[in-house]
Amino acid sequence: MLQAKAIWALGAMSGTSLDGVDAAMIRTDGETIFEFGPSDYRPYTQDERATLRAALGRWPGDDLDAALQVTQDSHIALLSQFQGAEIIGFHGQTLAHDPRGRGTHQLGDGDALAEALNTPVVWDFRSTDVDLGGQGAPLAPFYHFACAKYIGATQPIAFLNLGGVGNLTWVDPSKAKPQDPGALLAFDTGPANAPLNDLVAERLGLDCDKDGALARKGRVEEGALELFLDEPFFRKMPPKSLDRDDFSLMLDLVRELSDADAAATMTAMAATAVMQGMEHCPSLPTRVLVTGGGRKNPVMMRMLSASLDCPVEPIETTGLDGDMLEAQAFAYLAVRVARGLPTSAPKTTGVATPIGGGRISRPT
Ligand SMILES: Nc1ncnc2c1ncn2[C@@H]1O[C@H](COP(=O)(O)OP(=O)(O)OP(=O)(O)O)[C@@H](O)[C@H]1O
Ligand SMILES: CC(=O)N[C@H]1[C@@H]2OC[C@@H](O2)[C@@H](O)[C@@H]1O[C@H](C)C(=O)O
Repeated sequence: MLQAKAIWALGAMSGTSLDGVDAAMIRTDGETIFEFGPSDYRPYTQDERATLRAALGRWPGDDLDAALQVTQDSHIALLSQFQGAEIIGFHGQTLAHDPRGRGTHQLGDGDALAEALNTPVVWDFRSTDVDLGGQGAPLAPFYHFACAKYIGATQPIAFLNLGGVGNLTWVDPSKAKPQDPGALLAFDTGPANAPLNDLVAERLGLDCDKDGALARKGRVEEGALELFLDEPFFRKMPPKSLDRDDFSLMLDLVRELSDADAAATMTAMAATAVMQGMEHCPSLPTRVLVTGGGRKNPVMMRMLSASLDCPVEPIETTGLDGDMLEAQAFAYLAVRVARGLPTSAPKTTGVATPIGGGRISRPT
């Protein structure tokens, strides 16, 4: 086990929206954030994205050679640009997530990455939690707790990640540790950008509804929104987590609508899912700090502000970096794993007691 000293850790995250790989360094002892280091992003090429997309829904044992090659090559290309990391947190590419069924599958080979980068690599962060009865997601909440302390919050606040899928973490920063009862409540809120990306890709050949340009011209179809909110997922108490394509029904609900109305309705679905989720929080947070690509969509942010009873802000208002928070989270979690500290708890993933997941691969 590592001494409880602060070290430089490098984290890498390739999220469900399949846009590329984020990497960021932080100096931490796995409890306190001491310093932020450099960060970088490597978008997937069109071919890489197509290869990964074709692998979605697949499990270990399937033929995944091409997708694994993309994952390894893209991470090595990006991570080899960084210097001075004592440990790497490697999330891998989520291909499938079915925690109460077949498990959870993050594609990637930590042994090979440790050899290629000559640095210890922590990976496979989610499997142990699932094996012990948890959802295996979300895992960023323990890092959100450290962020709340870092920005000096004293009252409950919420972190909302709007990636391919949305996830919300309610934090009480007056608690000492993230695993303390009452410190955290976290869960996936619903779909965020993934179905909207799929809509504009299918209809217009675009990567995303940039700046909400399409949704801004459309009208929300209330009937479709109501049908969407009938989904049992929204009534389910946390913990709960989602796979990227669990809500592919959304595309059917907007099939008859114009491009602009469909985009507006899907954007409203993502925002309303968050509003539903807020009802599970132990108290109204004093502010909601938004991370992930969705915070760059002004229509989504406006709809969120209109539906929540507290201020909604991009996380940059606190000085944190909303593009890199997840990469930082896996750097932070890597140090926790190395120190034998827990990375999830009953109120984050539903696991029975706080536990640490992750495997460590060391270069030979
Ligand atoms: N300017 C923008 N306007 C609208 N949407 C945007 C903009 N910039 C990014 N996005 C959306 O954000 C997505 C990327 O978000 P992010 O990188 O947070 O997702 P991710 O990390 O892949 O997902 P997850 O958190 O679910 O794993 C893009 O695919 C796009 O849909
Ligand atoms: C299985 C999986 O990869 N889930 C992701 C996904 O993307 C957002 C949401 O769904 C969240 O549950 C999780 O990622 C973040 C980083 C987390 O674990 O906190």
